[in-house]
Amino acid sequence: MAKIGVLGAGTWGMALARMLSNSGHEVTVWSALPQEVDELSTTRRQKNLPGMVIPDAIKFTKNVEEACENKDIILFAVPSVFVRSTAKTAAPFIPDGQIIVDVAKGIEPDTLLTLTEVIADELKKDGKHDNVHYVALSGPTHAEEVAKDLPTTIVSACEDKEIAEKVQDVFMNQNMRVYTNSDRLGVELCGALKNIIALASGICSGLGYGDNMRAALIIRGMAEIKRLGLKMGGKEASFDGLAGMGDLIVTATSKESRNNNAGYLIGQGKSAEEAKKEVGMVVEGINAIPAALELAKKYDVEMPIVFAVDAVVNHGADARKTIISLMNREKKSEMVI
Ligand SMILES: NC(=O)c1ccc[n+]([C@@H]2O[C@H](COP(=O)([O-])OP(=O)(O)OC[C@H]3O[C@@H](n4cnc5c(N)ncnc54)[C@H](O)[C@@H]3O)[C@@H](O)[C@H]2O)c1
Ligand SMILES: O=P(O)(O)OC[C@H](O)CO
Repeated sequence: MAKIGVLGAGTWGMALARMLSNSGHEVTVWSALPQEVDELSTTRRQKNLPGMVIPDAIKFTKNVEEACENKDIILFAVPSVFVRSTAKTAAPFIPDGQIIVDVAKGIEPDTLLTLTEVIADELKKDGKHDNVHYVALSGPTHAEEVAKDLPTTIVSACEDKEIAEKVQDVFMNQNMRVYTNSDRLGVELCGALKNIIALASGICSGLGYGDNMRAALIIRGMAEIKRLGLKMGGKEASFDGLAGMGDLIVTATSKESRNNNAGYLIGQGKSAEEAKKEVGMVVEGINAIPAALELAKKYDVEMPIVFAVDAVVNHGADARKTIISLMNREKKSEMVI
């Protein structure tokens, strides 16, 4: 049995908290929102997972120290925009040597750091966190399915094999199969960038395009994720694996996907703001666009789908005309990465 502190009580944090508690682990959940702690601890329901009952064994707290002290694992499960502030709040209570697992997916726009790098960047500021272990836990994992104990796979990514395996052991159960991976950077890039391609997939559905277009976006979307990721030092196996192609497939095709659904609404003519509001949970693909554009420039790689999504989502470009111009770019060979 492990002691686990979960920081963040949104859809994914609570689906994982329930799963871990049902596996016999001792789980304490902290939220930055005091009202949310009151609501969850009394109703034992998460508003976006209405069918899921929160086990009585899960403890909720408004005190971040309680969620961080004496824990085998501290799980960061807040949306990407809150990862740095959460790390700052928790830092004084995180001991050196701690295992930190991040499940949020994104890239910080100002620093271009992945999210475990953001946590590390924040923790190292006090000079007391030189030996913290960082793990990215990522894959094709919609909370709505995990909350129903449907079979799911995920990747525990850490350059330290022993740490990746410790996390594998804690999260693995009969419904959750965990693979290890030593390429934390590649796994995190996949998780952040696939959300932008999923927006494109949703936009195309909203326009009335079909499965042919969706398949094209998945394959050519991964081509551009890989083009950037390999240049940044990610490993091919990650892009071809569960956290790469696996997660892109699920996000670009699932009705549960926040990104796919937001894209659909945008394709139907809603603004990005209207789409985010209607989805009611974080749409990380929209948050990831600025960093993806910067990285494409910095590493001098072509990312035509990402640029097309930016034009539609952030600059009011007509979605149909944008897709037509994507289709009518100069001719290419598939053999060139
Ligand atoms: N939902 C999924 O299926 C899923 C699966 C895998 C990964 N993820 C990733 O996990 C992350 C969280 O996703 P989610 O679906 O749980 O999002 P969500 O929109 O459900 O999360 C909202 C939660 O964020 C927290 N929060 C709100 N304001 C905050 C603040 N100021 N400071 C700190 N925390 C605050 C609260 O606990 C709130 O409930 C995202 O990066 C997402 O990409 C989600
Ligand atoms: O619902 P989405 O689009 O935010 O995707 C959630 C997860 O990343 C799926 O693995």
